[in-house]
Order: sequence, then C-alpha cells, then structure tokens
Amino acid sequence: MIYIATSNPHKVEEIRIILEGIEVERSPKNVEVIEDGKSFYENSMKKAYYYGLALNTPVIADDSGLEINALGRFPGVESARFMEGKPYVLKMEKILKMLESKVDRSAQFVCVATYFNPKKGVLISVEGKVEGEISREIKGNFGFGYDPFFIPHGYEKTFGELGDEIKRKISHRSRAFRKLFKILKEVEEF
Ligand SMILES: O=c1nc[nH]c2c1ncn2[C@H]1C[C@H](O)[C@@H](COP(=O)(O)OP(=O)(O)OP(=O)(O)O)O1
Ligand SMILES: [Mg+2]
Repeated sequence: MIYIATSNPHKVEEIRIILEGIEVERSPKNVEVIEDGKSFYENSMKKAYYYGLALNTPVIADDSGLEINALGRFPGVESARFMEGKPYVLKMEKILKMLESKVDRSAQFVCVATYFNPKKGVLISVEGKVEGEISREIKGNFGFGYDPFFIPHGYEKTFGELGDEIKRKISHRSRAFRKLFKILKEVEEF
C-alpha cells in the first residue's frame, strides 16, 4: 500500500483506477504545504517531501493543472487558487469569457507525480500531459475540476462527458503515474 500525499479525494480515486492492483490510500494526515512553486515539479516535490517526512513512509504526490495556451498557459500552477473556493462552474464560465476573443482554444492538462521514500532518500518526479482544447460549453458531470470543458485530442466530448473509461487511458494523471510505476518497479520493491 502507498499513501497519496493529497487533500483531494478525486485524485486518489483516479489513481486507484489507474494503478489497478496496487493499493493506494489518501494520506491519513493533511499536511499544510505552501504550493508557492513556479512549476508543477516544484509543488509536487514539496508535497511529496513534507508528507513523506510527516508520515515517515514512502508517499506519492501529484501536482497538476490546466494550461490554456492563448492565455499564456493560465491558470497553470494557479489552477486551484484561481477564484479559490468558488464552484468550478464559475471558474470555467469566467475562463470561457476570457477566451471569447481568442481563436486558439488549445490547452493541456499537466500532472507531475513525485515519489519520495524518506527512509532511503529516493525522490523521483515524472510528468504526464494530455493535449486538447477548451470547449465552447461546459458539459458533463464525470471527473472533477475543469473536466467539463476540456476536450482531449481525438475526441469530440469533454472529459466531463467521457468519464473514467477514457480518462484512465489518456489523462495527464494516468500518463504520469504509469511512467512513475514503470520506474518504481525497477528501483523500489513494487
Ligand atoms: O484531472 C483533472 N481534471 C480536471 N481538473 C484537474 C485535473 N487535475 C488537476 N485539475 C485541476 C483542479 C485544480 O484546480 C488543480 C489541481 O490543483 P492541485 O494543487 O494539484 O490539487 P489540489 O489542491 O486539489 O489537491 P492537493 O494539492 O492536495 O493534491 O488542477
Ligand atoms: Mg493543491
């Protein structure tokens, strides 16, 4: 079993589906980590490091977000803090307004997964991305966060409409976690 260094239960659910067969649990402790990094890597490593120290056992953290190219890759590492506390539908409506005058609707979800073993000092970070575009309407109830207005390349529907079956195969999180576990199978007893 491995703890996921997150306060977000949606992530744990998705990681459980991605890593079928490997037992994952949300950290039993919520560790206060200031996510002031300029990159997903920095924040992911910070979360893994502080959760790993607090639990004194190997953990995996995920820092992720949405980058919209016509908006200078906004919201990026600010994805969670943008309109903090407001429902995601309001965040998405605001972003749709920001995109009204733009032709380029391309975007990508990015996830950096970091494994930290405090006992051996092993820290491994990998990145996964999924390219797509921002839809003109907010559609679907599957997933979480910005899923209802992200259409992955190769599909006509949003992640909010496509659901777990597709997302678990192509999402930024599935790409990052599959990459990480390929490495962990070699370097750690997984
Ligand atoms: O698959 C996804 N589908 C839709 N939206 C997503 C996804 N993956 C990340 N996101 C968005 C949600 C949040 O605005 C930000 C994550 O922020 P991020 O700090 O990594 O996670 P969090 O604060 O919810 O929990 P924690 O930091 O404890 O892991 O990117
Ligand atoms: Mg966070």
